[in-house]
Amino acid sequence: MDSGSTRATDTDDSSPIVRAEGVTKRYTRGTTPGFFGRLLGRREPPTVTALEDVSLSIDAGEIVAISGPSGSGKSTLLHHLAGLEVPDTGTVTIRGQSTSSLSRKRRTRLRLEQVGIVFQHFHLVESLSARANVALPLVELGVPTSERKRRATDLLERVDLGDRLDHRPGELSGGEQQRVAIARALVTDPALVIADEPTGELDSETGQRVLETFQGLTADHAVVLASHDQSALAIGDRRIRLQDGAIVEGTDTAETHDQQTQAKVE
Ligand SMILES: Nc1ncnc2c1ncn2[C@@H]1O[C@H](COP(=O)(O)OP(=O)(O)OP(=O)(O)O)[C@@H](O)[C@H]1O
Repeated sequence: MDSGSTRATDTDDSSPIVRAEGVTKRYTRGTTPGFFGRLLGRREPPTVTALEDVSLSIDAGEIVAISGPSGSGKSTLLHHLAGLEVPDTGTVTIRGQSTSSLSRKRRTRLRLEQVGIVFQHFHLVESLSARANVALPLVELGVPTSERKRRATDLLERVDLGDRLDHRPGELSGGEQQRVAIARALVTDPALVIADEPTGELDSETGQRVLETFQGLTADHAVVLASHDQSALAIGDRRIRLQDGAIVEGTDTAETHDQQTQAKVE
């Protein structure tokens, strides 16, 4: 057995898939002056607060859509929920495991096992076929070749690309490339799917088709997507709006969401 595995089979299934509590993240713009720089009176570079005390809890089967103006912190929040970055203060727990408490190696493992990510710019490997691209996360998890091929083929068939298995990304349209990226995000059967502006590179008709594919495939997963595109945001069960790194609209916890839904029903 792999003692480094973070597979959370022993976690409570009723707990949220991902939870952010009081997450704050600041970035420094530019370089911090060294000793001589300070002697010469060079100033400390300005800091940007990308996230400010953000709390959010997402359950299995929920699609949460995040909107907000450019620079409001959407990508930063997604990176934290995916375990790509860790907060300065506050915590992010993925299936009960705090990302800040793990070594980089175990955090990578947690991400590989529990999170699938779809980026705006597809991020496919140009030299690999569609099937090899989809199978990549399974290589990193040590899944045997025949199983990798089977799962990648199955996923590509589910996104209607069963006849494009051996095509390289450059031989596929933008919509097809994004469907390959969606298949790759789902090949490990992750608990959480993160999508950052998934239709940003696509025309509206292609984007709509990609969204339908995405929605059909992610029904059993917790999904967080960020977008400027209203049709992408419309697939959310719950909407959250960020402004200057803080949640200004929408529910910040699943419980509040439940209470609001309850209130609407009453
Ligand atoms: N690595 C970084 N170093 C310095 N500043 C950063 C870094 N990443 C993000 N920021 C800053 O943090 C703030 C939030 O950025 P973020 O990319 O999360 O916004 P966004 O809402 O996703 O924007 P967009 O809609 O344009 O993609 C911005 O002011 C940005 O310049």
